[in-house]
Amino acid sequence: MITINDVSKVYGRGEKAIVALDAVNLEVPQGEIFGVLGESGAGKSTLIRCVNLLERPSSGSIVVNEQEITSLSGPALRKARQRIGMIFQHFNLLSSRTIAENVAFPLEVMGYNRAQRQERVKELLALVGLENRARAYPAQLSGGQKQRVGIARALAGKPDVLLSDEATSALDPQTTLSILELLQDLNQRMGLTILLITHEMGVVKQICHRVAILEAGKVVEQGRVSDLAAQPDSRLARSLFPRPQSYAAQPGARVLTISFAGESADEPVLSNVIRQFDVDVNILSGNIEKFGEQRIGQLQAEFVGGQFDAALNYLRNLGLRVEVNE
Ligand SMILES: Nc1ncnc2c1ncn2[C@@H]1O[C@H](COP(=O)(O)OP(=O)(O)OP(=O)(O)O)[C@@H](O)[C@H]1O
Repeated sequence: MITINDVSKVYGRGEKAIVALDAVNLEVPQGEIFGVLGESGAGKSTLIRCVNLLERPSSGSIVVNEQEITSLSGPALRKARQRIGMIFQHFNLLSSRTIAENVAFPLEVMGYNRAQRQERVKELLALVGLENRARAYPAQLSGGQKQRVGIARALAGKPDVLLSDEATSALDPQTTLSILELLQDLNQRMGLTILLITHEMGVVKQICHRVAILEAGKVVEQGRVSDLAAQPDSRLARSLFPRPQSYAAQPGARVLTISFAGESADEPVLSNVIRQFDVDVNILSGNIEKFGEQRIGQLQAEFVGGQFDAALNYLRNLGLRVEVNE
């Protein structure tokens, strides 16, 4: 579990001061994958680097697994960092070392002897599916394989928490998917808590249980991904389900935004409306996304004629969120 309490970070002083983080509060539950989503310059890197104190917050505190990281320094901080793994966008591998030697590096620092290192490296490379590449050098690997080495190295000290700094941003979509699947697998099998930062909604959709949206150093929204997706006006839903730019409704017609979550996404709702209330329905846009086992969708439709109020009641009584666009 990671708790970020009222953390601010200011770079520089006086007129040139830049507020990179502004009173950020986040709680990452044990065993969950938590995404911090934001555009370039929002403060994502600064935030994740504060969690292992690569960057020291200007104020506030950070607790990782019941230990207040922000109160540590020197050997105590180095020891605490061994329980916090980190992976990077550009992998940060040592080019003059083999894959096995890269993964062994943190183990050397932790004082494992040669035999212990060999055994642990073997386990770690098997965990990320690279047992056959131990003697290769980073330059001989694909981007996805390099990130697998990065993950193996990050897990060397058996961390409880993995920090991921845009780990898939340099990878093509197919490789991104395989790395996300590996992270999800590690989360499920080992109960690894993962805090990741990304500018890609796809990453959040694919593996995150929770998300926080960061804008200009402030958290502007956070919650369970499926809950936010089901709230039509959340920032997450608005970017997942873009609405048509503008649409001039026909005279007498009303434009509705209907949000589906869970089972109602499977019901023939619109055909029921058309049949029961004699309404003509023109679909303007629609999309259904899958979050784990749950399907969440949003639809914009124009309702023309018939018993509009009764149709609206019917939809709302089904538990659907319906907004009538003005
Ligand atoms: N070491 C530094 N010194 C001064 N300003 C910095 C430093 N690091 C980051 N900043 C500034 O802090 C703000 C947040 O930067 P940060 O790198 O955390 O954002 P980000 O969301 O990770 O962006 P990106 O995705 O482009 O890396 C930016 O205005 C940036 O210019």
